[in-house]
Amino acid sequence: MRSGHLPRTSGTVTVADVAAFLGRDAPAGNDVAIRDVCDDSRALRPGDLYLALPGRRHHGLEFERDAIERGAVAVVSDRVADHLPTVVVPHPRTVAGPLASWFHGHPSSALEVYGVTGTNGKTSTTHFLHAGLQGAGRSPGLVSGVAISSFDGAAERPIRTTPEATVLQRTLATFVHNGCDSAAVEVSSHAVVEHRSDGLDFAVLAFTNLGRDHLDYHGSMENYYAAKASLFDPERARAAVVGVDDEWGRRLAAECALDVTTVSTSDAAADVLATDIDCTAHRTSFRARTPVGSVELTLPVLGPHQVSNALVALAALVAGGHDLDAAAHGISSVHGIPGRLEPVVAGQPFTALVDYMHNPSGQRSTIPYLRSITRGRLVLVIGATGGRDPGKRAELGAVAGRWADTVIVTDESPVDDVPDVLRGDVLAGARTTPAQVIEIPDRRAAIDRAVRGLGADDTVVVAGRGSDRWQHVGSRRVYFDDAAELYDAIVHDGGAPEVRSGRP
Ligand SMILES: CC(=O)N[C@H]1[C@@H](OP(=O)(O)OP(=O)(O)OC[C@H]2O[C@@H](n3ccc(=O)[nH]c3=O)[C@H](O)[C@@H]2O)O[C@H](CO)[C@@H](O)[C@@H]1O[C@H](C)C(=O)N[C@@H](C)C(=O)N[C@H](CCC(=O)O)C(=O)O
Ligand SMILES: Nc1ncnc2c1ncn2[C@@H]1O[C@H](COP(=O)(O)OP(=O)(O)OP(=O)(O)O)[C@@H](O)[C@H]1O
Repeated sequence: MRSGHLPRTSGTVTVADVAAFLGRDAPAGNDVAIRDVCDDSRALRPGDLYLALPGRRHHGLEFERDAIERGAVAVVSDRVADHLPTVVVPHPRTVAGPLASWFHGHPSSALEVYGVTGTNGKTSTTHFLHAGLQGAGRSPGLVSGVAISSFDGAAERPIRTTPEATVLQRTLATFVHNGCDSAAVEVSSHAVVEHRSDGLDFAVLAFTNLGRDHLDYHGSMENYYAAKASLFDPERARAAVVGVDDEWGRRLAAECALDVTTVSTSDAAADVLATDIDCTAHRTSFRARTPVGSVELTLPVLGPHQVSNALVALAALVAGGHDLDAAAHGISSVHGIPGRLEPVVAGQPFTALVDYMHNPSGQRSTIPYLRSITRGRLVLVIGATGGRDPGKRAELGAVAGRWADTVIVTDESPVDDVPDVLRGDVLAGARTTPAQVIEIPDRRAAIDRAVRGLGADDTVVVAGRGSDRWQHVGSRRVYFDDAAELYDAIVHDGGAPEVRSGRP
């Protein structure tokens, strides 16, 4: 449902207004005013409307008592609550986005919203877009998997890649309130299927690429593609930018009903093309040829995949009508992106990086580059997160072992899976390669081992978690920051502690 055309009538919203908006009967007690819309009893505040959603493990109505104790005044759900006045709708999740958008005055219509989806590169591209919008003189907000922030820099760490619809709409409303005029928003495929992105009006939607991931959730690549492709609808966006360096992007560009700008690092027929690509151990540069001219970019981030991501961001900004040179200048001024080939500097002679590669296509774009900048030994610390597509685990090991000298297989976040099984699957793949393969379950011990004895020409990469600060072990959450741990391991191994990277 496109949200911009359903005006809210008054400043105060009552239960009756909500029922009218949803086209449903108003319950008794319908003149109560609503403070906000919230879909989690644990986050409710007095005066809130509780959107009680059916889930995989629970139905939100199981938490009605909690909701009442926290001050909820009414419920929207698919059946009548025991105590609170209820507006009944057949599919509450599908109304979450439009309802929250309407409640908050359609914030995405007041902002120029750039959405980014794809298997890999969403976070990076979203950060490039944010920087590019600033370069173009705009005041953007940012909703990415690593940070949610207004243009003033105040940031919070998100719980997931794309927040629930009610949180997302509230966040955009806060952006409007704080003076933002635009936003860069990361959109996961889960968010699309779970209707978190419903009710958003996108100025431009960007697709980076598609590769094997999340098949535990989507079931097949075809379903995974369909989830992403369903976003690219004239009801949701005004224009599209599509990376066409894989078959899925080429298909989307052909099938999409929006105005499409195609983007490539190799196909001269694409609308926007990167040439003169140069990826060193310290920076990344390329020339972008676009329909409105050419421009050179030098980025303070590492790896050829960032060329694709920056190019998609640049193409989206051009599609949005921004000046090419200003957008390129902004993108080139991006601060490092946390956990994306992020250098850790502790005075050591070798290169040490933390990266979020967690699927084979991400590895294939990243590890050959790491090999190319490493004259000596390439040591990779890898693992597999639990609760995710088991079919990719052996391939993770095999791709790592194909390029690295040493692969250390350790635990990431096992969640509810058995750590030995997760490691066993990754090890099975790694052991099909000529690399030295070492199993060290404890992640801290694995990182300590990885840095031991490295010299000036060597590179160590701690992969798989990026800037995530928490390991999930069963229902326990354990604080573990890969960059800080890598820093400490280097120092303990003899690096010079007086030179410290920004983050740890
Ligand atoms: C698949 C999916 O989107 N699941 C989300 C969904 O879970 P669910 O429907 O099973 O919820 P449930 O636990 O059964 O609870 C039902 C309802 O009761 C509510 N509840 C529950 C407990 C309580 O005490 N009070 C309460 O109100 C919940 O808020 C929920 O609305 O609703 C929950 C509450 O909002 C989410 O936490 C949960 O995301 C889980 C944590 C998740 O792991 N999602 C992953 C798959 C995900 O979305 N990942 C993508 C990124 C992927 C990537 O790019 O790598 C993302 O966008 O983050
Ligand atoms: N354009 C790309 N092509 C292939 N791999 C990429 C690309 N961009 C990033 N990667 C790899 O994917 C990892 C994650 O990058 P990024 O966080 O930007 O993507 P993402 O789509 O947001 O990931 P996720 O949705 O899983 O959070 C990087 O650390 C890198 O290894």
